[in-house]
Amino acid sequence: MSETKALAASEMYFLSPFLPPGARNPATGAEAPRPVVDSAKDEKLPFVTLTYAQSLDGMIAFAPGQRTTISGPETKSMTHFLRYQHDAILVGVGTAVADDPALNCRYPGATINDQPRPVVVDPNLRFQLARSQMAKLRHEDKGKGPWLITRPKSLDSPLDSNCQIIRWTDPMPKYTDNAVSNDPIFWRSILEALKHKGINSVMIEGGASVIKDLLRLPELVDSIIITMAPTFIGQGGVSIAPRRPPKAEQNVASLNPVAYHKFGKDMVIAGRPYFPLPPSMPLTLNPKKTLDETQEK
Ligand SMILES: NC(=O)C1=CN([C@@H]2O[C@H](COP(=O)(O)OP(=O)(O)OC[C@H]3O[C@@H](n4cnc5c(N)ncnc54)[C@H](OP(=O)(O)O)[C@@H]3O)[C@@H](O)[C@H]2O)C=CC1
Ligand SMILES: Nc1nc(O)c(N)c(N[C@@H]2O[C@H](COP(=O)(O)O)[C@@H](O)[C@H]2O)n1
Repeated sequence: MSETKALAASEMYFLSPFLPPGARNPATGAEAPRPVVDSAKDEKLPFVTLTYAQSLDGMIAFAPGQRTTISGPETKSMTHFLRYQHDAILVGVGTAVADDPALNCRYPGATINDQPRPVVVDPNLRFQLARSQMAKLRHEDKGKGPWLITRPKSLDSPLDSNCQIIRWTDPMPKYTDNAVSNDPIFWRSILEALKHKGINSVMIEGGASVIKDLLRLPELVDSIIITMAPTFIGQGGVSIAPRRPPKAEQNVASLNPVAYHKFGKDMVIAGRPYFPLPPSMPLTLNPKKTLDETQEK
């Protein structure tokens, strides 16, 4: 029996305003209706969907570095429908190491041509790519060869190209200089590099550090699709609550427009990020510790 099921028409209809341009019904090939609100998109950036599954107390894993099943089978099918609609799926290296995820599309009928490119943000090359499930699936023709996003070899590289993409067949570079090991790679650079490589849409699945960062970068995110599972993980779980600037009087982020749909026992919330704080507002956080990139502006 297949791991996932085709979505019902009502489920696809619910998701359609939040899908990348050109999204299709996998069964019929019919194009999804256009979004209600088109984002005024920077042409250098891909369409970005941020998506994850959380508990009612805002946790995405039972403990740091622990793979945890939160969503039910119906939302798993939704995740694979979403993977079908994107050119790439991106996770941080914390997730890659903890979960050894497949990051391929297992939607009914999906072929090798429908597979998204798995991408791991791995500044210090911690992920053992050769032994990974992603590499295995590539060998079996069940997924595309993963890419790693890391720092450029040269520390003299200009800030606007502060990342490098390594394909799974490339030899792994050996870094001798760790002077920048705690510096973030700017998200805009990561996304621009992906777009430059032909990625027009990317689904970002986590983990916690990545979600916390992106919830504070409205100008880079087009859609947010959150699965809420009816469970409480409790203290000690991995929270995705983004940091709030000191003395801020407004919420860090909201969704507007926003829509809701029940998938089995889970509730899915989909929306476009709406941020009361203007993106240019300086945030007084230590970027080295938070991976925040407001210094980029
Ligand atoms: N429920 C869900 O939907 C999901 C749950 N998860 C869970 O989340 C947990 C993992 O979260 P977490 O530990 O926060 O790890 P992440 O997957 O968020 O990876 C964080 C690491 O990725 C690197 N990184 C990410 N962004 C940048 C950047 N902009 N610049 C430079 N480096 C960057 C850093 O690596 P370095 O440390 O080398 O500097 C950083 O420490 C796991 O338990 C996993 O199961 C994950 C995805 C979805
Ligand atoms: N939708 C969803 N629900 C959960 O309960 C999860 N734990 C996750 N995690 C994400 O999915 C990745 C696993 O993907 P594969 O099934 O191995 O392809 C995992 O790494 C997280 O990104 N997602």
